[in-house]
Order: sequence, then structure tokens, then C-alpha cells
Amino acid sequence: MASAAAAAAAGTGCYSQTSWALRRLGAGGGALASAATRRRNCSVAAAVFDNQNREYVIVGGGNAAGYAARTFVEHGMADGRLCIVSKEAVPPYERPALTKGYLFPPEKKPARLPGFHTCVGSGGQRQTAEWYKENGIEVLYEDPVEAFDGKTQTLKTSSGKILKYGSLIISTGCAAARLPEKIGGDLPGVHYIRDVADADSLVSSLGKAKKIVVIGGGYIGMEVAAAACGWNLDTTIIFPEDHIMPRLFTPSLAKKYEELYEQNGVKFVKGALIDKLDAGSDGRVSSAILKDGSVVEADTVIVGIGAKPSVSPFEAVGVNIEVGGIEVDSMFRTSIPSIFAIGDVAAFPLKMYDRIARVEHVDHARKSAQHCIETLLTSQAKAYDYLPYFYSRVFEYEGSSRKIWWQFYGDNVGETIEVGNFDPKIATFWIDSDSRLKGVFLESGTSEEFSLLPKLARSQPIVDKAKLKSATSVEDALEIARSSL
Ligand SMILES: Cc1cc2nc3c(=O)[nH]c(=O)nc-3n(C[C@H](O)[C@H](O)[C@H](O)COP(=O)(O)OP(=O)(O)OC[C@H]3O[C@@H](n4cnc5c(N)ncnc54)[C@H](O)[C@@H]3O)c2cc1C
Ligand SMILES: NC(=O)c1ccc[n+]([C@@H]2O[C@H](COP(=O)([O-])OP(=O)(O)OC[C@H]3O[C@@H](n4cnc5c(N)ncnc54)[C@H](O)[C@@H]3O)[C@@H](O)[C@H]2O)c1
Ligand SMILES: O=C1O[C@H]([C@@H](O)CO)C(O)=C1O
Repeated sequence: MASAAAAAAAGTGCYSQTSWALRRLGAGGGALASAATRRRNCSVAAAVFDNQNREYVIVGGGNAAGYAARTFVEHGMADGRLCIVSKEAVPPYERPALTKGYLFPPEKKPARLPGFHTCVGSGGQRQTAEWYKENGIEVLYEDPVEAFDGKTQTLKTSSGKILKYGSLIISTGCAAARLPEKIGGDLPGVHYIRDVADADSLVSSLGKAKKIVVIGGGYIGMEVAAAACGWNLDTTIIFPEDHIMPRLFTPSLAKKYEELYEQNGVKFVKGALIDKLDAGSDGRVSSAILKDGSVVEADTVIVGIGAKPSVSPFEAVGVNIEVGGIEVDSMFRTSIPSIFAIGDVAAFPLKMYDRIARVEHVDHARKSAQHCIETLLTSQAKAYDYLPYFYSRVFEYEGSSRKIWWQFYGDNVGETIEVGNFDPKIATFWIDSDSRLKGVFLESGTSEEFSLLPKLARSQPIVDKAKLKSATSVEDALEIARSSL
């Protein structure tokens, strides 16, 4: 950061938090200080930093950034004051769509931008590039922040722009974990899926594909394998554990989903690690070689082996060693004044369960963004009290024999009681040693049934386990749980 550091050094102290705060109180709406204010605050560097000062800067243009922008607008604090610095070429969108509607086969009308910009995923206004312009929000596209200096409150982007911020909101999310290049992780035909450019590249491969291998049995693995069924592709999922979705599903719940996938033609290779991905004579991936020497042919490989928080270049702000990510308090404040972190990258106090957590799901991205910006703008000291909520939807495309949509609320700890087997519902209840209901999962519920789940997981009632075990249907089990509230 040589040049940025030199430029920033000249301005050290000129635009301290105090001067930003003064301007916020007294400047009457402009993001940039008037020439007179600048002269008062710092006579030397004003010229240098003309055009470089931003009152609020959000780094990252993903889900959390979109919801943060909306909250700024709702509070009348966006116009001329807010800048979003994004690595991507398009404004924030609802990332979950990338492995759902985006991967529908061409004849089933796949989702495309601008259809799913934030905040349509939660029923809000669709924030297109025009929306940002109309609301006076500056968005820098395809210009990731590469360097950061907390002392001088300065950022440097890859194009060399120097930005001084009053308040900084880090919402850099996660990046897909990759297989090493030396084992073929970067071969043509090997895909990772995190952003819309990745999804476009995958769609172009699916159009030509015959045999696909999905590596990883988590969210991406399950959603992409189901999508591949819609393209009528020969699909194999390979993962190291003994069942899919090991982060959340019990072995018996996983078995039910695996059977459903098998009925749709998907093959499973469990307990297997990848030794390497091989290329054919055209240089494209042609097979996955497993550690036991077996070979699975593939013309397209999709790797979904987890995500890593994108903390760079903000490591100095404070990274949590246990869960990764930037550590924040219950108002998303980092250890450095005026710097906040939200969404996937934030390691925050999960109040209900008294632990520090990172949550890599969209509901938290939306709610953390709203909470952070509201507390920042209103100076209300309100602690974030999050109830974990995860969901997935697969086989949604028209013509699919069964649409699958599950939701989970709470904590997946303790013993489990499971009812139903795609008839069409399944419910799983996680119950601790005091008979308190800690987590609840429901497949194919009605909206009324789904709306019961957060109430149960939030209030953690003591349930009659024997009664729940004897439930004759999912409806019956939910009624038993409801009556314990
Ligand atoms: C394919 C896919 C499907 C998903 N489906 C679901 C789902 O069904 N349900 C669910 O609950 N969750 C789902 N998730 C998770 C959910 O999308 C994330 O939790 C959510 O997007 C997190 O929001 P975020 O803003 O923290 O991060 P992101 O949305 O990832 O945004 C981070 C942004 O920061 C940018 N960035 C990173 N570094 C820099 C930098 N240095 N400078 C500038 N910009 C930078 C990135 O390019 C990106 O645009 C899915 C995720 C993926 C990848
Ligand atoms: N519906 C949703 O909530 C949803 C959907 C898609 C993606 N996402 C998010 O996107 C991110 C990435 O998802 P993901 O599915 O990659 O992560 P994940 O953590 O859900 O699953 C990773 C899987 O990869 C496998 N794995 C791990 N290391 C491996 C290795 N070295 N070789 C082979 N397999 C390995 C394991 O089977 C593991 O279950 C996560 O943050 C996830 O929450 C969420
Ligand atoms: O949360 C979500 O947002 C998108 C979509 O609803 C936006 O249109 C999607 O597929 C989700 O699961």
C-alpha cells in the first residue's frame, strides 16, 4: 500500500472520527465537508483528499450490503453520504437464487438479473443500479478494496482509488473454498459457485454437459445436484462423510433425502476424498480420481466444499480465531471505533446460546445489516438477539415430480425425534437433556406450520418426549409441540 500509505499519512488526523462526527451533526446533509470545514479541520491535506472523503463506506456488494443500503435510505442517510465498494460488476442481489432459479434448465425460464436484486428476497423493493443512483448512493463496481489503514481511515481499491471513510461497514461475505490447483482444482470445466459470474460460467457448462460430478455433500452439493436433474444429466455426488448435510441433518434425516435424490437418478459416493481431478486431451476436466484409486468420469465438476470468510485486507480489525471472521459485539461494532462488520464475515455474540458464531445464511445477512445500520444511525444501544434460521428449496422447476422446501430454526443439539417420510412432510425436533425443544426442522410445511417453528425454537418449551415419539403424523407432532408453548 505504498502510495496509499504515503497519501494517507499526509492526511493523518485531519479527518479523524471527531471531525466526521462534527460534520455529521453540522454539515446539513452533504457527504463531503465544505471547503471551509475542511480548512478548519486540516489545512494541509484538504486538497489532497478532495473527492476522496466518504461519510459511510460499505465494502462488499452482496446480500448484507443491499439490506444495509436499504436501511440507510429508510433513515434518510444515504443521499450523497453512502458509498458501496464492490468486487462484482452488478449491484447487490439475492445470492440464494444462484443455485435455485438461476440453474433452472433454459426451457423452464431461469431467473436472471435484474429480476432478483436485493431486497426482493424478503418482499422489499428491487434495488437495481437505477435505484442506487436515484437514492444518491455511489457504487464502485469491479473495484475491490485491496488495502486498509485504520489509523488514517483510508481504503485503497484495486484501481488505485483512495477513499477516506467516516464509518466503515465490512460486508465482504465469504469466498468458496477451492481444491488446490496442483490436484486439478482450476481445470477448465471445474466450477465453484459464489457469484453471478460463477453461475453464468456453470450454466454454459451445463448446456454442454453429459456427466457431472458434484464434490461436497452440503448446501451447494444438494442444490446443484437437484438442479442437474432438471437438465437430465448423469449426476454423482462425492463427499467424505457418511451422509449428506452433516452440518445439520441427522443420519436418518439425511437417508430420506438421499433416497429421494436416488429416485431422481443421482448417485452417491460417500466417505470418499478426492485425490485429483484429471484432464482429457482437450485440457478440460475428464474425471475425478478418488483416494482409493477409483475413477469417476465427468465432463463438468462442481465443487461445494464450504466457504471461507473474506477478511482480507481487514485482518488488523480483529479476527476471531475460533470461528474465523471479523469479531464484533452485539451491535456489530469491531474493536476499532467507527468500523462495523455484518453478514457472513461477522463473528458475533449469538445471545440465545451464549457463544460467538458466524452464520453463513441469508436471513442473518439481512437482519445483521438492518440491526447494524439502525443502531449506528439512531445511536440506540440494542443488542442483536438472533434466532438461527436456515432453509433450502430444491427440485423447484416446473415439471419436477416433487418440490422440496425445508426450514430449520434454532440449534441442532441434543437427541432427536423424527416424524414422517416425505408423506409429503418430515419433522425433526432437537431436544436437550432438560426436555427443552432446541431446534426444529420441517419439510413441506404449510405457511401456518412453518410460522410455528420460530415460536418453538425461540421459546424452547419443555416437551413431552413420549407423546412426541408416539405422534402418528407430522401434523400431530407439530400440534403436540404447539401445545407445549
Ligand atoms: C450459491 C449460494 C446459494 C445460497 N443459498 C442460500 C439459501 O438458500 N439460503 C440461505 O439462507 N443462504 C444461502 N446462501 C448464503 C447467503 O447467500 C449468504 O449468507 C449471504 O449472501 C451473505 O451475505 P454477505 O453480504 O455477508 O456476503 P455476500 O453476499 O457473499 O457478499 C459479499 C460481497 O463482498 C464482495 N467482496 C469481497 N471482498 C471484497 C473486497 N475486498 N472489496 C470489495 N468487495 C468485496 C464479494 O464479491 C461479494 O459481492 C447461499 C450462498 C451461495 C453462495
Ligand atoms: N440453502 C442455503 O442456506 C445455502 C445454499 C447454498 C450455499 N449456501 C452457503 O454457501 C456456502 C458454501 O456452501 P457449501 O455447500 O460449499 O458448504 P457446506 O459447509 O454446506 O458443505 C461443505 C461440504 O463439503 C464437503 N467437504 C468439505 N471438505 C471437503 C473436501 N476437502 N473434499 C470433498 N468434500 C469436502 C462436506 O461434505 C461438507 O458437507 C456456505 O456458506 C453455505 O451456507 C447456503
Ligand atoms: O432468499 C431468497 O431470495 C431468492 C429469491 O427469492 C429472490 O427472488 C431466493 O431464491 C431465495 O431463496
